[in-house]
Amino acid sequence: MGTSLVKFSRDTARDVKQVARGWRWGRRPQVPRSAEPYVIPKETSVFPTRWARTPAAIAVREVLQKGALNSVLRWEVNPQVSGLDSLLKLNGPALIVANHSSHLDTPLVLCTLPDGMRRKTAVAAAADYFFDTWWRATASAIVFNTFPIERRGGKLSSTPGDLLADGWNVVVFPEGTRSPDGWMERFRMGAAYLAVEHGVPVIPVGIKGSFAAMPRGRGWPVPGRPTVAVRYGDPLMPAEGENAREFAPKISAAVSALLDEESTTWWEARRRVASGTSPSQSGPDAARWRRVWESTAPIKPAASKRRAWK
Ligand SMILES: CCCCCCCCCCCCCCCC(=O)OC[C@@H](O)COP(=O)(O)O
Repeated sequence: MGTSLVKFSRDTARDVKQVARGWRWGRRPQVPRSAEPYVIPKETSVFPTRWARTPAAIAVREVLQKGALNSVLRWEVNPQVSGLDSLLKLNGPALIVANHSSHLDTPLVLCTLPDGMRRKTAVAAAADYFFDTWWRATASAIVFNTFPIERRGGKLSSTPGDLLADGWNVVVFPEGTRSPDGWMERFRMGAAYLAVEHGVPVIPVGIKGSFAAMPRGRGWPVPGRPTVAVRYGDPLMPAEGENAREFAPKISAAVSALLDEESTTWWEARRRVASGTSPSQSGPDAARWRRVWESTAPIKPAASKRRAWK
């Protein structure tokens, strides 16, 4: 009994001493004098691209796109474009929505659009990737008429809406990133949201072969002038009262159908759409090498001489 009381008081004394040692008696500030105040970082520095749509910039871009980009692209790859007649059904600005697996995709879309439409087309580009340095931002804005968008969620900027209202077509890659293996990935909601919000049609585009021609990690197309297919589809318009969540799957289905059409025929792809048996364009559930192997099957270039009559 006596010993436990002694032990108790000894323990208590030690505890009190320990607390006293840690006690801030003088109440001096705990922050070192060298510390600097914490400033909350600014949201994102928005790079202005309005200048890229002034008449002077448009004139420079025309020279760059027609004189350089188009020639270099067609020298390095063989773009095979189909479905351009679908664009005749437009009578105002549209969202041009394509699958994305290569840096070639933007030049391919721009260089296959009819000139009049190309001149009036802007491209939504990842802010973190294309707008990370001033020179990359300036170059992509002047050549491709890009404007920055945040791809990791967040608030959708007002730029695409303003551009559509100003009569610009806007290219969007709803996957948000280049496909790692050439197969189509999940589409995000942004494009559907813009179409619904601004009542503009979506032109679906299926691009096949750009992964094989210049996958992620390559800075220049592979040698051999590979054929790359760009297939435009009929405009899709959100139905009366339809919301983005309902409209979004129709956009990805349309791009999938175009890719299916590219690997089969128009007739077969149409029949599969009608019967709801369009194959998924997300590729086989297999090892990476097999997925890449299947997605990079060479595209047969169309016969150079098309004959209507045998
Ligand atoms: C033969 C010609 C070769 C020309 C190379 C052209 C360089 C392409 C510049 C395209 C500028 C616009 C691209 C907008 C689309 C976009 O922003 O997609 C994101 C990805 O891309 C990059 O992110 P990630 O795939 O995640 O690395």
